[in-house]
Amino acid sequence: MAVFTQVPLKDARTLVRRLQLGELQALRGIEGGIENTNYFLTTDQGEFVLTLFERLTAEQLPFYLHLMKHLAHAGIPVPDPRADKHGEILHTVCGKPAALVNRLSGKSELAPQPVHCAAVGDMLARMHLAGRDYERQQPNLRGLPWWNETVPVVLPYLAPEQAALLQSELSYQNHVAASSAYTALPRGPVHADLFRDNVMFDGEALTGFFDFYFAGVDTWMFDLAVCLNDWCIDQSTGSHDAVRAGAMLRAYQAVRPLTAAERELLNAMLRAGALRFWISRLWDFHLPREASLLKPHDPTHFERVLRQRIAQPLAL
Ligand SMILES: Nc1ncnc2c1ncn2[C@@H]1O[C@H](COP(=O)(O)OP(=O)(O)O)[C@@H](O)[C@H]1O
Ligand SMILES: N[C@@H](CCOP(=O)(O)O)C(=O)O
Repeated sequence: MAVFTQVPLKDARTLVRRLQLGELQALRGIEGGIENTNYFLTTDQGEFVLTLFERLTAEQLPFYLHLMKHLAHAGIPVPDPRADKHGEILHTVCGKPAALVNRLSGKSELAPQPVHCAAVGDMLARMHLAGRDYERQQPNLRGLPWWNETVPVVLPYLAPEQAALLQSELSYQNHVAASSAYTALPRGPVHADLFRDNVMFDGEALTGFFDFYFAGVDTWMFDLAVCLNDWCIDQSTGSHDAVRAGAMLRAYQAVRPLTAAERELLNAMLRAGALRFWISRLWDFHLPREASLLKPHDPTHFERVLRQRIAQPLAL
């Protein structure tokens, strides 16, 4: 369970009253998640999720929370942050920045079939289009500048051949980012962490995207690549699953066809997506934070995915 901060009942009760959500009935720490403290919170008006932000600052958070509100109002199924009577959606609980959102129905589909991948591709494209008129700007804070800063921090923990791969891939990604094809990629607000555990399904019906706290302005192709790298691979080997990937790509393109530059850089972005999560998992694994019970994700998984993407490039 990722509960970094224990929230006393009285603090939760105060927030619920301030947001005029009735009377607090239950508060339960949530298992899963590695970034923030999350609780399911029940009142006589419904079920909510209380998040205390452990790393993100009050300056960074309005981008995510207003993006969720913007997308929810555009009809994309995402949690809608609750405001107080002044319209404020960023709150403070136990001295930490906090948000309260509606609890999505459904559950994560951890063994997705093509139909689930198609649903994610379809909604991802709709979300990208719905984000076009979102006016706030914040870069993807886990983008290339962060990779360049963090790779030297994790290198000392790696075996020589891992260190060599990490450095050469970083250098390749710096090269890609300087290319004219990369400059031509369409961009906007992206989720940037839309893994299987950040989407809810009721059977085959997608009921929501959540956990927008790695979102930022980046290329749409990077977002799609992050999804392909998680939803459309064999989890044990990291190898590409052509049927699931085909379903996701077709559904995405039925809403928003890819541009020539996006098709050209598909594999480079798949490598970028694998590199991003290899670096963050190495960082979390070797430089962990205090938490009451925390299961770090396995960094070697994304090392395998990256090796697969280099050895067997995907072309459209
Ligand atoms: N709006 C929501 N509706 C339903 N469940 C949620 C919602 N937000 C979070 N959860 C639950 O909490 C878990 C952890 O949340 P997550 O946002 O992934 O945490 P973290 O930001 O720490 O990675 C999720 O796997 C999910 O079960
Ligand atoms: N999806 C990332 C880690 C972020 O955790 P999440 O629970 O917020 O998705 C990974 O798998 O490394």
